Amino acid sequence: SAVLVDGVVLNGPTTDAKAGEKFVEEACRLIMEEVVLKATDVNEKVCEWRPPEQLKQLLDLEMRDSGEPPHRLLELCRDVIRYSVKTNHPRFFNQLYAGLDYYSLVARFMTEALNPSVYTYEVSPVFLLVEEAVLKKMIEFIGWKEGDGIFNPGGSVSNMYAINLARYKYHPDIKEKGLFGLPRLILFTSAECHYSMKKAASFLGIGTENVCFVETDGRGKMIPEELEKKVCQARKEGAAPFLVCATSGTTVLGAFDPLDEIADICERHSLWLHVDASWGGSALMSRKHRKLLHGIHRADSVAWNPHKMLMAGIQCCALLVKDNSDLLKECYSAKASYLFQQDKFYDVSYDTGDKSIQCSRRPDAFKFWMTWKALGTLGLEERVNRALALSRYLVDEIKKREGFKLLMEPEYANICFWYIPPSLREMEEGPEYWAKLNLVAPAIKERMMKKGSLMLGYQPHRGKVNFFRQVVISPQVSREDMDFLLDEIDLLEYEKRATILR
Ligand SMILES: O=C(O)c1cc(=O)cc(C(=O)O)o1
Repeated sequence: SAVLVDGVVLNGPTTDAKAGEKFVEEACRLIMEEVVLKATDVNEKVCEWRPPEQLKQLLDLEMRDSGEPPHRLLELCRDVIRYSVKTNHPRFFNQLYAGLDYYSLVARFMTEALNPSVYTYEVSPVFLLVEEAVLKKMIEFIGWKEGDGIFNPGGSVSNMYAINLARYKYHPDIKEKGLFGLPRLILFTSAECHYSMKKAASFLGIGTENVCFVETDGRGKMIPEELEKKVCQARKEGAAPFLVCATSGTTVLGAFDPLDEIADICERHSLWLHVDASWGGSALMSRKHRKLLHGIHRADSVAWNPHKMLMAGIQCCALLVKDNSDLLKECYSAKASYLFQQDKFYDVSYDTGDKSIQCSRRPDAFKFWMTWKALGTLGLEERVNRALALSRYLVDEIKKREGFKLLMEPEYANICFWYIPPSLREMEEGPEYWAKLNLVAPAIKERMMKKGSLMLGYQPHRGKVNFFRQVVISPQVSREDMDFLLDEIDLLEYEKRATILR
């Protein structure tokens, strides 16, 4: 007989598992056919551009009182795929991540299906051990004998963790007493640093005015002598320097700060050295290129995002902390009795979730672990070497081509260049020239998006007008794609001129 409480029938499950299982099976087939099997086909479009107002009409976004039948849901899934940017595509060069890693994708399917939350061993035994193993291996590549770390949702969050840890180390009372009585803390970073330095300063109550941006040289590298000057000046003004954030692989130029010289200054002034290697950390996997991060073993903390050059799925970001003084746990643990019971039947030191600022947390390390298991260290090294070799090839091709002008000789996978259309090539490089050149990249970007043939980032940067930033990552990218990139930009310009003349 039916059991009712408050008019609700409680007998049996509420959902028909059979229908749900069938929907999952059909949706997975759709993902396989429309995403995975098309991912590396350069004849597919990188994007099916629609302006927001039009896309709102095309997508049936409204949530209604009654649910949709499975066949309708599958149509919605098809539309979602159709109008989503194909970041796996070999000609998706828009960001510091790209491409499809099949092994990481399987890991992501698995964690979505298993849906663990990585706070305690009892809920996530496998994924906690995987995270511990991956962190240990990454620490080995940084060159520390021991250390700690945690995966978190973004390189920006890693930087915030590091800054807060440094402040806690400087003044442990802050955990209980808050910001009262603290001197004016100052942190130092380069003028090319990631914008999360500002975010961290505002989020942590340090204040963006207390972020001191140190000048960089012509290749975007922090100038140590300038850092020394700024630290001494801050002390003279009665402020309290506590951290330097060096960058290994800056976002736009791909520049690597001189870590050894910066570490000397940090030692001399007892400052915490954090290295934001979110983008450049992956070069540590390559014996040929790891010298870009020479001196990184002297850092107190490192941010390193395998979701960038190493293609673990977004997000896969590690914060690594030198030595094993349990600083992370001391700084962040809040010992929730309903998660971190101390009388469990197993060794609770495996309940590592309490060193996170999060409660529920995704098993992000697993995406990287699966790729590492599949490729091995040597395979990952080869992936980095190939990306940098392709970058080298593109730089050489740009130097041969009329109308393409490098901003600087890159040291990593960021190739920054202007495209100078025929109409500007004879013009003298005065204010009018730069004003006109500033309009070129946005116009070409619009055309490539509408054509769906390519996605390439552009930006103005520290007084330089809009220029393209090519980023080479994916092993599915070929030399032909590099040639295509240059040919397509020329063609898009030509097509624009042709439409205007028509
Ligand atoms: O994780 C990324 O892919 C990423 C992070 C950034 O801050 C900036 C960029 C970027 O400029 O492409 O990418």
